[in-house]
Amino acid sequence: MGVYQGDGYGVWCSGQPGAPVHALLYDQGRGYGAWIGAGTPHCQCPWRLGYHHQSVPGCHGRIRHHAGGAVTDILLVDDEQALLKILARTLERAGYAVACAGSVETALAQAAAQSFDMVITDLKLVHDDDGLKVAQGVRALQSNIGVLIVTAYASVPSAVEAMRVGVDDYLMKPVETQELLLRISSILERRQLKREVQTLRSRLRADKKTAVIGEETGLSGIFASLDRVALSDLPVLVQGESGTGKELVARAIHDRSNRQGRSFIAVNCAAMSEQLLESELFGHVQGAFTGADRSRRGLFEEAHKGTLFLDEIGDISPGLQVRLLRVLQEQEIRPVGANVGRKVDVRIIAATHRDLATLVREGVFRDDLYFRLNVLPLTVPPLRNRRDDIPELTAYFVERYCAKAGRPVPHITLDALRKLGQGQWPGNVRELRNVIERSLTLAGNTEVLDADDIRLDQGAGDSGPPLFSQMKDLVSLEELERQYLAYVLERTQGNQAKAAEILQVGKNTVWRRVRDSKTS
Ligand SMILES: Nc1ncnc2c1ncn2[C@@H]1O[C@H](COP(=O)(O)OP(=O)(O)OP(=O)(O)O)[C@@H](O)[C@H]1O
Repeated sequence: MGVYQGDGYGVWCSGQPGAPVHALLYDQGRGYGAWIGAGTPHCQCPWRLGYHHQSVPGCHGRIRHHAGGAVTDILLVDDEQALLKILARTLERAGYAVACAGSVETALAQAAAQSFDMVITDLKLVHDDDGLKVAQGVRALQSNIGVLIVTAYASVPSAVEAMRVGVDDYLMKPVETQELLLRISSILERRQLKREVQTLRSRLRADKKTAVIGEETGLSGIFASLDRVALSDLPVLVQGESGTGKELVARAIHDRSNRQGRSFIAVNCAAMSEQLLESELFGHVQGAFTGADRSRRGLFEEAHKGTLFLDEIGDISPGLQVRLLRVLQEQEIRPVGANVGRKVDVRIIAATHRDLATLVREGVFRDDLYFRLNVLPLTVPPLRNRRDDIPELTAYFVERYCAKAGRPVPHITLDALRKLGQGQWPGNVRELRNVIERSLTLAGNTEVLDADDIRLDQGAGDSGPPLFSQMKDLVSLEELERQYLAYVLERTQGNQAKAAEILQVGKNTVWRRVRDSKTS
């Protein structure tokens, strides 16, 4: 008896290598299984060399036996059972592992439960354009999947529509075997190249430490002009709602500029008092004010030859606005208490979630500083206006979280993505990241992240536990800890070991807190 695991399926086999077997196909993600009878033709034990696979009628999965190497998985969708069988056999003989589906729903359920390299679908199932629905659905689930549409109708939908839903190629019925195999291998080859490009790109991104998701989609408007912006040395003003990624865009500009390799220093202008911010930015000389017992270099000097990112620029005081204007005009700073200025070569990227033009009209922000800063304006759109980025951002945050936590990356279902895609995201990408991290924490070591596991903030349309923004009364940290521990214990059915794992504290700590809360 042995176990073979792959793609979330486990196959229990009995018998000797090479001999016909009893097998139990068990889908770990969904927690169901089906017995496959003894002596099923072609079904051999996994330790035998070579690939043997078989579609299992009536079961959302299939046995796949192999020893080493990668099998190419194809999902075949057609409502004509006879044709489905013939095509499946043809592809299996050519060495592909095939799973079959007879409807849009079954196809999407299969694609949600398992990853495929390619889907081949008939265009007309129940409705004329069902094939396009399959194409669109599987692409949403598995962005790298190849899509081939087979159709008996001359009325192929327009190429534009097909491109939109991500179809790679068309084939007219009757299907000719050689032609079919040729198209499949050319699609797979193209997909493989795309994957390699993506891998190289993400490696490059990782090297630069600035992964910006949506460069080619939701943020393409910004990124189209980013290289030009990066190569000039003029100030940049990045506007956009909180959490949209303004700092990330600023870093991307720095990374693409000639200053790359020099310091990128970010300062949140709203987080400090006027006096502190002034001394942080410009530095001070010894004795400049009470407590200044030593001279200190400011961030402008620290960022010499590099980039200074001034976040929340709309919040700086009128006095600091004047000083900043002078730096922009003269490229010179004067530390607090100093008599002479010092030359600095710093590129300024400023950002704000407020509408600076309105602040200028209201007389809160100096117009001369506004015009100096607003030479190269960029606006980062809110997440709700670029929902197409949500699946990729989700995958990125899931992978990042799991890599950090040393956990396997779960499969994200179409329903989960749909739920995320429907949120309003007032906190933008930061809120999405928090939701993903919270959902993964609460879901534990799961192989599948489904819609029920997605814990949206209440503002984003969920009925989950009240979060900070919904709290009527603010409570102490101790009280918050107590409530959260109680909530985690409730979710883990009182399992203290599991709760400790989620909270990343020792089991004794959980035990002690539970004991203390009972006695207090
Ligand atoms: N396009 C993106 N790709 C990957 N991560 C992103 C993207 N946009 C934002 N993030 C992540 O979301 C979080 C918030 O982004 P960031 O701090 O850049 O937003 P911001 O607009 O500067 O926010 P604030 O106005 O509150 O300062 C960060 O963790 C950032 O890495």
